[in-house]
Amino acid sequence: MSNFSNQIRASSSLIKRLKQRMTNPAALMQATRHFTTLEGHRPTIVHKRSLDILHDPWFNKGTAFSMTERDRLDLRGLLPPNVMTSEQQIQRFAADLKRLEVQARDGPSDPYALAKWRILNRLHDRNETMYYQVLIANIEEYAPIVYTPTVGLVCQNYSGLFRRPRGMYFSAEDRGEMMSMVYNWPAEQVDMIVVTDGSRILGLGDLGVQGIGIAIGKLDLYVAAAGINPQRVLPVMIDVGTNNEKLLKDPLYLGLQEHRLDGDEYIAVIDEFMEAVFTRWPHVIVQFEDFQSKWAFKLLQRYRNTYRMFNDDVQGTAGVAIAGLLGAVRAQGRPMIDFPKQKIVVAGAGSAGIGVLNAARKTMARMLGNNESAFESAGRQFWVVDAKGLITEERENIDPEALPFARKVKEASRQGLREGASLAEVVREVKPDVLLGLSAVGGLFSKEVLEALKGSTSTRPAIFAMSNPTKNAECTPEEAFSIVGDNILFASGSPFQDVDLGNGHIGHCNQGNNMYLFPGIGLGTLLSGSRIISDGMLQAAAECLAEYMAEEEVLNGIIYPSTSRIRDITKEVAAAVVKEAIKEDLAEGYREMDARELQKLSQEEIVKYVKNNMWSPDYPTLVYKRD
Ligand SMILES: NC(=O)C1=CN([C@@H]2O[C@H](COP(=O)(O)OP(=O)(O)OC[C@H]3O[C@@H](n4cnc5c(N)ncnc54)[C@H](O)[C@@H]3O)[C@@H](O)[C@H]2O)C=CC1
Ligand SMILES: CC(=O)C(=O)O
Ligand SMILES: [Mg+2]
Repeated sequence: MSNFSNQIRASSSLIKRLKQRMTNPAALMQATRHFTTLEGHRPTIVHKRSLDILHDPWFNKGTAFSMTERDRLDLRGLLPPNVMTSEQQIQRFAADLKRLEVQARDGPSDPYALAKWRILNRLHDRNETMYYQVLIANIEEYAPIVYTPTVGLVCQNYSGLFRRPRGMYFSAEDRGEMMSMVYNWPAEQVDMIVVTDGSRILGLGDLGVQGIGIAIGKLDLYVAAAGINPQRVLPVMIDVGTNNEKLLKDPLYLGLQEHRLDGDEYIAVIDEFMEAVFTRWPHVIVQFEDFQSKWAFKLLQRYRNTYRMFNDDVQGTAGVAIAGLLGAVRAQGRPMIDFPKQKIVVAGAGSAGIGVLNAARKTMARMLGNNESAFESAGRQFWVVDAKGLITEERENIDPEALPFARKVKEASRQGLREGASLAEVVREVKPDVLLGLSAVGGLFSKEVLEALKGSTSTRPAIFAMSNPTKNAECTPEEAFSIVGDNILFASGSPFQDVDLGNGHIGHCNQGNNMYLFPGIGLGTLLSGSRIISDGMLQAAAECLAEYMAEEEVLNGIIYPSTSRIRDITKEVAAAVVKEAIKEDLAEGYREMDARELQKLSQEEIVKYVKNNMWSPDYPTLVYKRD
């Protein structure tokens, strides 16, 4: 550990020295121009192509490679699409350096989060093994840096932070080229792709090409938590433009500066990407991440029966929420089978909210007998509030995904509610057991809403403020415990500190985040060799997480494991996914473990099989061999 601390200290002093040299960006620009005039006419012969050039500090020009050079050197797709001048590159660096000095803050809890991210990122660029050693050994401290909340800040400032490219970029301009571009990626085997189109990054909206940061952050967790080999992960950004007006006007923006493609044109790009990656890597698993709701559901339906893919925001979040909701029932001292009696108010009807609602309704229906009337009656346990208030059947132009959860007008009026009723009114009238937020609106659970929740009929009301990053959380744990009372259950999407309740007791703050499921879903699918990711496999993952917590922990208000246990929970989740795939006869095997061998494994052997296939960051012995 002390070795790592020393290396990190050395990295910070290097940054200080660099900052001193960079205090005069104008002089640096001058120096660059001088170099160009003297050397500009003579070509430099290189004996490398593709990533080898980008990773060589002598030859690398980063975003300044022209399109012809990108084609000539097999770089197409390995860089964000906008070509920059060297002056623009220096401007980005200088602007970013200034920002680091005055603005590297993501809330009072950690004023240096962005600075820590930079240091970790440089380590990642220099030495993958050591990076993952540091990350795994300090996952509680660094998950909030490489993942939510800091990854949100990183995406917002990506233009300034961009140094070495990581992952692949497929842009609208690459239509017709993707099938060959995919061969520009150097790895022969890719197990896991996380892809985004940057249209809804956490709760921060459309960040265009800058959204690649989220794919990188999620894959960091795939390596750290699930032990996927880092040489076999691929973060992908599909740049179909952006509707973020600020980015469209920003001369330093790295993505395509045009409005987003829509309709069939959009689908054609995603289709082409899917075909290309599955042609080169037929066994890859593709995780869709942070696509706006409009496309999240459609693409999931389009691909889920053909490709090994899932949508983390719709399906991963649903599983984590189900585990938490079942934990909330147990925390009331009741058996899980009482879940269908819970009254649940959900704020937010986007990809995440609707994903949770569908899964929670199905889980209730299963507990009630798994027939049509069970499904109908389960639907009455939910009240859904979006930006326009309570959703009833009276809602004009209702989103088809939300329609099954629209309250009947008569029923609503019997409860003193109407179409568009405010969240506070709904909470006051319904007196719910659970208030769950996936709205992306920071502070939505206002004092008025939390005061209303004091009327809950539950012995232990549960508050899930699941929106990310931190500033988008619907409320803080301090607000929840101080207004609603010490006896509540609290979970948030981004990490918060536990609350000192001042009477010798601690108000526990759980992190309710899909990070507890997606790594296990991916790993389990990989090791089972299942061709698709079935509902049953997702359900098995959720149930495994729900059952992971001991009775005593749950009664103490701890319904999700601490991040320090993420590697262990991921192993268990992956084993549950493998087991379900075998049960459903979907498992086709992985490497030397064929389908028949898999079927013979006991529960214990499945866990061992998963564990043995998790990569750990240890330096291998290297041997040189001539080509
Ligand atoms: N904790 C976790 O694991 C996860 C958290 N999330 C978070 O959930 C949030 C939402 O994600 P999506 O559903 O994909 O976004 P979205 O943009 O598709 O949906 C947002 C929903 O919130 C509603 N909304 C907006 N203002 C509201 C208000 N004042 N009151 C009530 N509802 C309001 C909108 O009408 C919409 O239905 C994001 O912050 C995201 O970071 C998403 C996935 C996983
Ligand atoms: C956690 C996550 O996937 C999100 O906030 O979008
Ligand atoms: Mg997400």
